[in-house]
Amino acid sequence: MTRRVDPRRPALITAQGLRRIILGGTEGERDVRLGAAAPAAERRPRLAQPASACLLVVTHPDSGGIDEHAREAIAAAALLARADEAVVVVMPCADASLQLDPAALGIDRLELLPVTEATTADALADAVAERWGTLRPRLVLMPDRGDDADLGRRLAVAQGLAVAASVVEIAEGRARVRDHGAMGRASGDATASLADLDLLLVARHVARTDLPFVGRGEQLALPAPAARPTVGVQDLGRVSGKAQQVALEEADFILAAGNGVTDVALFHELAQALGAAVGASRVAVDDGRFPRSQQIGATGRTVQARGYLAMGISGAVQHLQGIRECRHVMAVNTDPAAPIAQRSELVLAEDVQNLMRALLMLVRTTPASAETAS
Ligand SMILES: Cc1cc2nc3c(=O)[nH]c(=O)nc-3n(C[C@H](O)[C@H](O)[C@H](O)COP(=O)(O)OP(=O)(O)OC[C@H]3O[C@@H](n4cnc5c(N)ncnc54)[C@H](O)[C@@H]3O)c2cc1C
Repeated sequence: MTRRVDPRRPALITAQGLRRIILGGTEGERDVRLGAAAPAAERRPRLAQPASACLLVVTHPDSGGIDEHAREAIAAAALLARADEAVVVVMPCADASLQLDPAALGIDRLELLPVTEATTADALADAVAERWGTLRPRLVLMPDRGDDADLGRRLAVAQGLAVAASVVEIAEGRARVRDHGAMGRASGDATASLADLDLLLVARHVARTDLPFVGRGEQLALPAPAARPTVGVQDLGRVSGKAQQVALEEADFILAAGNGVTDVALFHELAQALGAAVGASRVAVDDGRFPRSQQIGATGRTVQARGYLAMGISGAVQHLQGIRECRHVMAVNTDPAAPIAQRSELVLAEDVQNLMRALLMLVRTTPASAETAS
């Protein structure tokens, strides 16, 4: 019988730093502390000798740096790497002025792959496949989300790699996947030996990122990917979609309404002007102000936007469950002591209708707003 694993079930981070799901466990997520994370300058180098092999991580940057998911994939590689294996990260990158410290992240060599708007997904996959062929890593790790997930699947198909997708746990030389089907096997368990795998597409929280060591931190620039002739295909370029049509789970910036929002038309006007996707609390959905598909929380959608602006939302625990993965949360609430304040980096104690009107006026009189709204 196939055993399925709920990735949200209780787990602990092992002393090695990798995620271990507690089968049959009842406690919440626990950490075995490795000791307080020391500054990079005080950590020992992981590689004591020249590397003769490597583990490869391929990941895109995010807003001039890298996000937590990418950090976790790199940390997992660094924790899995043997004493003679380097951690090499290939990063497709439009802007060379990245704000990151490769050594502190556990990276031994960061290879920047210059890309432009014109670089097609196929050309990028070819360039990464070329690096894979040259480096012949024991294992490739990539975050299983967005562009990285797409690139990973292209690489797996092109090179005939044994791939595990949605990896939620790496323990005792095995990778556990969220879903049996993702392993691509006809029968068996939902785990596979790392020795049988070439590529791990990892979910969130597979490894902790406060590593007890540093990487070598070398950096080099790769040549730009060669253009790939596409026979019978005409590239019409990129077309920007409206934020309101993007699935909430994919949205980068969400404007969310709660019971405090009474002027729904004004709220939608503001969302459009800001180029934000629209979310709502259950109360705002239950009384018909917003469709059920826009409800965020325990019984709604789980979102992972970079920006989440909560308008007139109290921040009940069920709502907070849905925004756990959001990076920056801001709130507007007449009650500065509302629970949402605990989760927010910025709280504006203001009537939400007043604030929406003021913000809309500000956005409309700022030159860049016309571009955002289109
Ligand atoms: C089993 C279960 C599952 C649930 N699932 C979900 C879920 O998935 N998602 C979800 O959201 N909830 C869920 N709930 C409901 C949840 O417990 C809360 O009732 C709900 O989130 C409250 O919504 P709210 O914050 O919009 O409304 P309220 O609790 O009414 O809070 C409104 C907030 O707006 C502020 N406010 C009021 N007027 C203004 C104004 N003019 N300007 C500025 N601020 C103002 C108030 O100070 C208050 O903080 C669930 C509950 C249960 C029991």
